[in-house]
Amino acid sequence: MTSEAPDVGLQIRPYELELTEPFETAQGTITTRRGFLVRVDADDVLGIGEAAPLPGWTESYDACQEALENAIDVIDSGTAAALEAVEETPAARHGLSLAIADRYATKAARPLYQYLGDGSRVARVPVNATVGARSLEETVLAATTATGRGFRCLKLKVGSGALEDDLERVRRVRAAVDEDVELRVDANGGWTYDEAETALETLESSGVAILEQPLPAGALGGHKALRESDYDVDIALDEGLLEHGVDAICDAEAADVVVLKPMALGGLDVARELVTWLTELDIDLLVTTTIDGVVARTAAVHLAAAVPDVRASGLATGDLLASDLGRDPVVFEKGAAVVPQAKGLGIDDIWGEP
Ligand SMILES: O=C(O)CCC(=O)C1=CC=C[C@@H](O)[C@@H]1C(=O)O
Ligand SMILES: [Mg+2]
Repeated sequence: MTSEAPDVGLQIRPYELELTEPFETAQGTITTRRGFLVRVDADDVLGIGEAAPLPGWTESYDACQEALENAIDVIDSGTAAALEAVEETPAARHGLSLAIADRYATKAARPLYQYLGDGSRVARVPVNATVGARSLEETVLAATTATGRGFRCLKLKVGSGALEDDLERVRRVRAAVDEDVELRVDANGGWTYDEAETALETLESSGVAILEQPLPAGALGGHKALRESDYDVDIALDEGLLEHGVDAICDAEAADVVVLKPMALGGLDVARELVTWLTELDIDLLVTTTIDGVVARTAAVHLAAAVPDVRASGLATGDLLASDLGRDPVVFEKGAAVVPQAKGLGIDDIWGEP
């Protein structure tokens, strides 16, 4: 007996979401997120994905749209052909592969993270609160508001203003929150080697656990040298992973921690492969978003739930948006995201009536 592949429907719907206020980083300011919801259906089972291009991190909005439209043109030949059409465009590939995976996990009546991981149950993943590059007073207020809401890990954006101002922000936040609150900073490549080395002294004395992407993405040797300096602060690579890939980072011994943004890497499946590899190499991992709508954020929560011993992850970015694509199935409690246990992503009613 031969089994025929079911007919698959593929649709996209554009969206635009404003941030509550501009999110300033050393790589630019984000005010709006534009992207596409992606819907696949076959045999009466739906899957939802989100393609959220962010210039500088992924293809442009127009390139993402074109790739998704190409995928629609070939969907009658099957999902493999559609995935091939988005191969070169990571945000589009993330959206389409997520919709396919959500449908598959929904059909199997399993939460998406179990389908990505070893199948065991994971209740929560630790998260960080994210504080943009703001004034001293606003930074301290955002930090204490976050800890008041239960966050036990804070990530501050640095690198867009004067170094001394950033270091003062770090010192003041350290003084304002409990000793056991983990602090991190993310410079988005905004520091020179000398600035980063100078910063490490204050960061260490303020108990900062992770310095993310201090130097430009290309500077693998510089990151290695920072790791070898005598400071007890982990060096994480984010943009560096996207530019060089895992092999080069490992060969250069450039990172203690690697940041996975599934929407910039081309999808949960691509990120999941990196997890296996990096875990074998004993490199720590955390998962973040590019400040996306609820579909991509929830997908990142499922990915984090499939990462063994994942470090606190940048998944609590929904509050940075003024509105969302639908109801958020993820609750944050005591510094952790409660992982949805419903089938698939655990997101219902987002597309509305067909
Ligand atoms: O990791 C987090 O805490 C949240 C996401 C985040 O910081 C980012 C989202 C989008 C663009 C980037 O500047 C930034 C990052 O570099 O990690
Ligand atoms: Mg980063």
